[in-house]
Amino acid sequence: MAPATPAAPAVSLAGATKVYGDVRAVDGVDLRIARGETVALLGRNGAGKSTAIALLLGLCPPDEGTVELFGGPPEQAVRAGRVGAMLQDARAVPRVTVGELVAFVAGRYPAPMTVGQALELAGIAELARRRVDRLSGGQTQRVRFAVALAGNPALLVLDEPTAALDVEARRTFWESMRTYARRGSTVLFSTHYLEEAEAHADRILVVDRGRIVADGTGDELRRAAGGSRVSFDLAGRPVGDLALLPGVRALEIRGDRALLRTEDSDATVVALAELGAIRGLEVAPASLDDAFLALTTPAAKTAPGETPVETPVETLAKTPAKKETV
Ligand SMILES: Nc1ncnc2c1ncn2[C@@H]1O[C@H](COP(=O)(O)OP(=O)(O)OP(=O)(O)O)[C@@H](O)[C@H]1O
Repeated sequence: MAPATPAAPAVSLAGATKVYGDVRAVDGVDLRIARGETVALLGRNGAGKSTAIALLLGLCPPDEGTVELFGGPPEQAVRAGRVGAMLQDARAVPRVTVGELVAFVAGRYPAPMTVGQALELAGIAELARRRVDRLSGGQTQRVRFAVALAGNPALLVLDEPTAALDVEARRTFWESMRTYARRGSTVLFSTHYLEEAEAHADRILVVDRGRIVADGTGDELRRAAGGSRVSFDLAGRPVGDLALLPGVRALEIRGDRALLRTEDSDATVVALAELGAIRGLEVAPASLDDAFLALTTPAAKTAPGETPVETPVETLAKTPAKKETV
């Protein structure tokens, strides 16, 4: 008997590149997302998240490289009804009701959900008879989620899905998304919110200037970006050599307090003790914010008061976050 061929990944990009004039919006991205994974694309404004999503939905062709969904061209997967998407710039269709819109979209898929199921899952059952052009921003966002779900797709792609939602609507949205993901679907969502990426994705891809600069869980990103923060009172001590202490990746001075981002807090603390610089010493785990800033702040744009010790992005590229022990 021939060995079973492993199923192609849900998403596969190899050297995918999209260039707009001087901007490499997506720059040689290699990426595989297995079926059933929930993955967050995290990045600042203009990092390339929406362009990467457009490439993988087949909305624009890559200038270089390849993009595949379920082992074939994106257009094929989209035509076969395997993909549902919620994009940023979708406009409301005038005059139709929410129920009509979701029924229309569902009708174009081979094995859709019922309209009731899609509305229920998106938390908007009560909006079925409302006109889509007369809804609030948050309601419209949830209608778009229902539209993305309507075809019962194997891959759900959500571009900043919680952008217009208040705290309560956000919570409901993520519950719905998790319920859907638990059915075995693959979910890819983009976000600016670190805490959302960590709370709701199995894996976070940090995107910066068109590249994936980190790939792992929140803990893995924290470790990869420099595991701890060590701070102490300078008490008039000169700053000069602190950035060169063992383990230190970045130094920030706030008033009379020095904050060191370090990948080896033990070695840093021992070195500080040898210098007698231990007044008010505190050691804390790096936050995901620290990691994100370390991963995405180019050296030329370092925050005021912060001295980069090396380019964290390069360090990460050499050390795949996924292989680290957490
Ligand atoms: N159609 C286009 N024409 C020219 N430049 C573009 C186009 N689309 C995107 N860009 C540029 O490509 C880069 C990546 O943009 P993209 O919209 O993919 O980023 P993003 O991470 O989704 O940002 P945001 O979080 O603000 O939505 C930006 O510099 C943007 O200005």
